Parts: sequence; structure tokens; C-alpha cells
Amino acid sequence: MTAAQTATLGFPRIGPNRELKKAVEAHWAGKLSEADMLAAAQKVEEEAWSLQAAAGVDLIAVGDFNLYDQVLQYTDALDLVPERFAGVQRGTARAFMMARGAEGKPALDMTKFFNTNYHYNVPELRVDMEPRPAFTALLSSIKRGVAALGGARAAAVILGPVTFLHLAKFTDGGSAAAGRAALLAKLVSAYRALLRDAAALGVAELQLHEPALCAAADSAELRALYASAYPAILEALPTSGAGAAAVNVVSYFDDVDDATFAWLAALPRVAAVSLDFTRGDAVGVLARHGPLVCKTLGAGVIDARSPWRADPDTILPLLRAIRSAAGPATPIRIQPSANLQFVPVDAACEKGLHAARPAVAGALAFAAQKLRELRDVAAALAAGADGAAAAKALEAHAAAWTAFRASTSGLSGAACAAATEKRVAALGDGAFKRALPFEERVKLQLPGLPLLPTTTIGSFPQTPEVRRLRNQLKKGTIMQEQYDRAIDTHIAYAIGVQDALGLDILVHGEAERTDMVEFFGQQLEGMAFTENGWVQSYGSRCVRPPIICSDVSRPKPMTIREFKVAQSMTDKPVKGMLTGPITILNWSFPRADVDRKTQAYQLALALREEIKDLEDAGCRVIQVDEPALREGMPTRPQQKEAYLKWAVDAFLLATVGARPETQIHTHMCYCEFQDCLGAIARLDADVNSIENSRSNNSTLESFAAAGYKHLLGPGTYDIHSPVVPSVDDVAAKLRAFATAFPLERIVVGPDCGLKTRKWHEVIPALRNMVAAAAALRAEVAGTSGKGHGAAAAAAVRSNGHCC
Ligand code: MET
Ligand SMILES: [Zn+2]
Repeated sequence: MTAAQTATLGFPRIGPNRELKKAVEAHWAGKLSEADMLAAAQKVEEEAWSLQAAAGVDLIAVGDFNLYDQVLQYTDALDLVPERFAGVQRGTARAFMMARGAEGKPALDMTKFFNTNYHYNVPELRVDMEPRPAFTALLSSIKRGVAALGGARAAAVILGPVTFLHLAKFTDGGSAAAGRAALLAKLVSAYRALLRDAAALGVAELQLHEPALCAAADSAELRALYASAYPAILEALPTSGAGAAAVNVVSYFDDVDDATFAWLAALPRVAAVSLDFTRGDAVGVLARHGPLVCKTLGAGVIDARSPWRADPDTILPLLRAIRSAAGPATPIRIQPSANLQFVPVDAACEKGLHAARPAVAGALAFAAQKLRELRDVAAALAAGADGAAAAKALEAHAAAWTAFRASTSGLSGAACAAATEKRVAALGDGAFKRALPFEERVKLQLPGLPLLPTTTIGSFPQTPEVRRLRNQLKKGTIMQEQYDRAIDTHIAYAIGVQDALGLDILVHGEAERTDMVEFFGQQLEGMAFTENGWVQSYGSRCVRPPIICSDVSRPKPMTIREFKVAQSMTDKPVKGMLTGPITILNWSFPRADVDRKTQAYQLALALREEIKDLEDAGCRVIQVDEPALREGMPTRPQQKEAYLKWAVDAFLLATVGARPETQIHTHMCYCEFQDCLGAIARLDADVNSIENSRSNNSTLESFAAAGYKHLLGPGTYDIHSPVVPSVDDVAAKLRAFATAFPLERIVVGPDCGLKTRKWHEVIPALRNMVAAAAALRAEVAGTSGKGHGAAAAAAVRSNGHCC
């Protein structure tokens, strides 16, 4: 049997050495012309095509490339831009302006793309907008792709209209559902033209990327949008002759529900339906539906979000199950589960890891390696995914996994999970529950704190000097001892500032941490780091996630030294500052051979030990940050519940060993809280400091409506802005909070950490925040007749713009 066809759905666009980032940032800095930046970008794009062609991929994605963000590219090309950018000529400069903002023109919001760690720019739409499509850059990229690869090998990636609207927000005050329906009707002709134009360039396939299909199960609205738009968009596409490209509708990040799959399978003019087989239960969906009639199944079996090689022990049974569910007649095409933009470019560059941990490095497959895997897996499928020939196709993978397993505990995933469960069971009743309920323990915590206690979220400005120190330590030009002493002076400065400003709960400032996950990863056993394993986080910003590669444990304390230094300098309580288990897990690449819950529990057990050590060192308040809790949430409801169950349990496992008198804080930011309030309550954190500045009072209102009983620290000002909030600004926020939530359960702080700000912004901002809290206390005392509060408040208000 000939090998199955292979295809890609997109390739990392940052370049093997972050060439795109460098070109774009040089352009922003005025050091590279737009033409030169575009030339650099096209070179990256063309090299990605060559790499895919050389790896023997049959159908190669084109049109997936862009300079900043794929959603932003459509916002600009459709000309669906907010009023403040309407006067600016469309194109690259306007797209950058929408992403980054300009004087008097705030940037578009940015948020996570589904449950990934990639951030897109949120389209800001109004129901009365009229799309004026001009897909010049996209079509020219597709045209160059066809020239480079030949039309027969080019598949044009198109962001589907329903997903585009699903990712947008509506700012006209009307119902978002009505807005989506109205705009979709207007987008039909824009998409008809786009598909026709792209097909006319000679591509073999049009890939309509619709990850929102996975959310259709829970949304009659989404189902209606799909049903109304797709037949209309596709009907005009030529079915034969020039410009008759095949259509592949692509879903990813989860499975789709049965009805949605049946709808896709019956959709006229669609030649292929692509499913993600790495998450959810797409095999079950397929088995219930039966063979696809006259359509190809795009089988996303190579996990586009995992840095690991395909493991024959998993992939061969999966291929057999797909073949049996799809029936012998359905053509199966081997694909990555999504665009490969979520993994780094090339594992072959990791020379250091290859030398230090060959078995770990040998089991990695970044985007470049996954291209070869497509071919190997296709060969294994052609061999029936069973027997000697299939094993032969994947023999290099099997050898890599054997070596990898030998480098870890050697336990199977199930045995590893059982061993971790055993450690949890040994903790008995106290594994997931604090010794006293919240209402009782809160009375024992931090006696003497005033009403509306003030604090910050953890980090203070990362100055050039701090960065220089880190570089010096890395290069070996200073020793650890010198480094620690220098860090101590930064801690001393941070403590001195906070004491002088009159904050109530202090932080040490995190000067010793480059990144809140990397810092812990480097100290934990079981995590590996890459030199060049960058993935795009947003725009030109790339991150290098650690890779969990074996059982996680804590060889020694991680944060105690800095805590002690800080606490020795003040009588005020200093927060111990930890990154939570879910955030470490979600911002790392998890290992592929053990389930995520087990990895979260192992991280939690390590943090539990750290909390014990912090308490023994005299720490009375410990913050365990979980900004990534929400983003790991799957799209489908059952999977959502299962995830939230173990994720919250992992947080509990980490924190509940704390003494009743230790106040446990958590912090969350830049995500939707509304759809996981139950889980947030179950964290049982004594205080939850949440980012809030963009939501008016709605975050607080939803916590109140959900009966949230713990203390809440809604952010009082936006830390992304260099603007210093006035006393009045913060006091007004606090007064508004008081209308939605009991004042005596509010803790006052900024939205998030202050590492990206400058000291000259932070000091006045915090001074005003502290003054606003004092003003409110005075107002409360005044209204309850306990003092001269109103006068004091007025005095502060009149001084409101002092800084
Ligand atoms: C993204 S959340 C950041 C929390 C961390 N403690 C900080 O202040 O930077
Ligand atoms: Zn934050």
C-alpha cells in the first residue's frame, strides 16, 4: 500500500533564530525599513516552505505566515477596525499600531488563543461595521507559496469566519450574539471572494481553520452561525477547472461533538474534514458516525503542542483505531493536530541538551522533526499500523522512547501515577483540606491588619542593573555569593520603599527571578531547559518553556534565603512568593508519558514542602500564583470539569498543609474568571488577588453573585500603563468595589506584578494607592461615627493629583 498523504497546517513563523522578532523590532526601533523587514520576513517564510518540501510533506501550508498575529491580520485585511484606527491607512503600519497602541490610541486587547499560551489581538467589533476586504498581503504570500512549491503542493490556510467572530468582542453595548450574526452575514461575500481569489492562484487546497468548531457542542449559537455561513460561502467556489481547489475544514484543540461532525461530513463542496486526535475523543466521534462518504479524513495525530516525538506505543494503537472507525474506504491523511506555531522550530539545535541529557534530547521533536514524523507515521499507517513493517517505519522513534524511559524512573505512566497517588494517600485527611475552615482560620491570620490592607502582587521593577547581574552570573564573571549580595541590596531597597510608603503586607520584589516559572523549574529536579526552544507568545515576544522530563521533586529549598533576607529588614509581614503547580505545568511542556494530573501533583508536593519551610522560617503569609489556571481549561464541558477537578486539587495539595494562622494568597490575571468561579472558590485561598482594571466592577459583581466568601484583592490600577493613578482614581475604584463586595473583605493592590514598570512610576502609584485606602478607611470611620474620617478623606482627595 502506498503511504498515506501528509499535510501541514502551518509552521512556526519566528524563524530558527528568531529572525522575524529581530527584523520586526529593528523596524520598530527605526533601524530597518519596512521593505527590509518584509524581505527578512519573506526569507523566514520561504525557508519554512523549503524545509517542509525537503521533508517530503505532500501538502504544505501557505498563507499561515504574518508579522504579528493571524487574527490581527484578518482584522486589518477586513478593515474591521475600531474608530480610533479608522483614519489610518490599512496595512502593516496600521496592524502594528493596533497591536501596540499609539498616542491617544490604546492597543487592541490581547488574550490567549483558545487554551494555548499564544496571545492574539482581540478584534473590537460593532454591529454596524461594514467589512471592506483587501487581502493583499495574504494573497501575495499564497502566490509566492505556489511559485515556490508548485500549486499541487500548496494548501492555503484561511482563518475561518466563525472562529474570527468567536474570538472578537463587541463594543457597541448590544448583544454579542446579535453582533456576530449580523457581521457573519456581511462576511459571507468577503470570504467568498477570498476563497475564490486564493483558489485562482492555483493552490491544491483551501484549509479553513475553524477551532471554534470544538466549542459548538455547547453553543446553539455557534452551530447556527456555521450552518448559515458555510453553505453560502462555499457554493460559489468553482468545482472544476482552474480555481477549483479542494476545501478542507479544520478543527483543533479538542474533539467536536457528534452533531457537528455529522454536519461537517455532509457539507457539500468539502473534500476533507480534519480532526484533532491528540485531545478529546475524536476516535469515538468517528466510530459513532462511521465512514466519511467521498471525503478525506485529515487525521491530526502528531501533537502540534507537544515537543515530544510520536511514541509508537501510543500512535500505532491510535492509527488502528482511526482506521477501524473510519472504515477501509475513507482516505486518511496524516497531519499535525494544529498549526506547528505552538512548538519550537528545531530540536537539532539543542546541542547543550544533547550533550547533557542525550536521552531527553533524543525524544524531542520540534516543528522540523515533526515534518519527518508525518512521513514515518504515514508509512506506518500504510503498513496497517501493525506488525513488522509498521514497527520498522517507527523504529527510530521506538528506540528514542526506550532510551528516554531508561533515563527516567522507568515506570510506565500508570505506575508513575500510582506512585504519586500513594504519596498523596500517605498525607491522609489533610491532603486536600486545611485544618480549619476559612471562617475560623481567617480570625487567626495577620492580627493587627487595618481595614483595606494594602499589598502588591510580587515583582518590582526589573532594572537594567538586575539584568546585568544575571548576565554576569551566567557568564561566570561574578560568583553566586557576589550575586546574592547584590540581590540582597535590591530586596533591601524594595522593602525600604514599601515600609516608607506604608504598605501593610510586603513582598521581597522577585529581583532574583527572570521568569516566574523558569525560576522554579531551574531548581526542581525533573525539568529540562532549551537554549533555543522559543515559541511565539505574542507579536515579537517569544518564550522558552521548560520541559518536564521526569518525576518532579525539590532537592532543596527554593525561596527561603530571599524570604529571610526580606523579613529580617521589617516587622511587617513579608509574603512568601511561589508559582502554583498548575501555572508551572501549563507554562511548561509537560512530559508525554505521564498524565498531566500526576505531573501537577508532583509539582504540588514539591511546593507543599516549600510552604512548610517558609513557615518554619517565620513566614506568616504565602502567595501561590495561579495566573494560568483558566487557560488550561479544555473547550468541551466534561473535559473542562475533569481538568478543573484535578487542577484545583493540585493547588489544594500544594497549599492546605499550611497552618491555620498562615494566610494563603493566590493571584490570577488576564483571563476570563466568570466561567470557572466555582473552581476559584474551591481553591480555598484566604485571599485572591485578581487583575480587574479592564472589567469595571463586573469581575467583583460576579464573585459576589457566586457567593464568594474569601477575601478578594481586585486590582485597583492597570500595571501595563505608565500612567500613575491618582488618589482619586484609586479611591473611586475602592468606592465602586464597596458597592459590589463587602469592604471588610477587600485587600488593596495593583492588577499584577510591577516588573515591567520603572521605580519612578511604581513609587508614586503605590503612594497614591496607600493614600486612597487610608481615605476610604477614614470615610468608613466617618460614616460609622468613629472618627473624623470624612474630613481626612476630603483632605486626601484635595491632594489627589499630587504625584
Ligand atoms: C503573571 S502573574 C505575575 C505574578 C508574580 N508574582 C509577579 O508579581 O510578577
Ligand atoms: Zn499577574
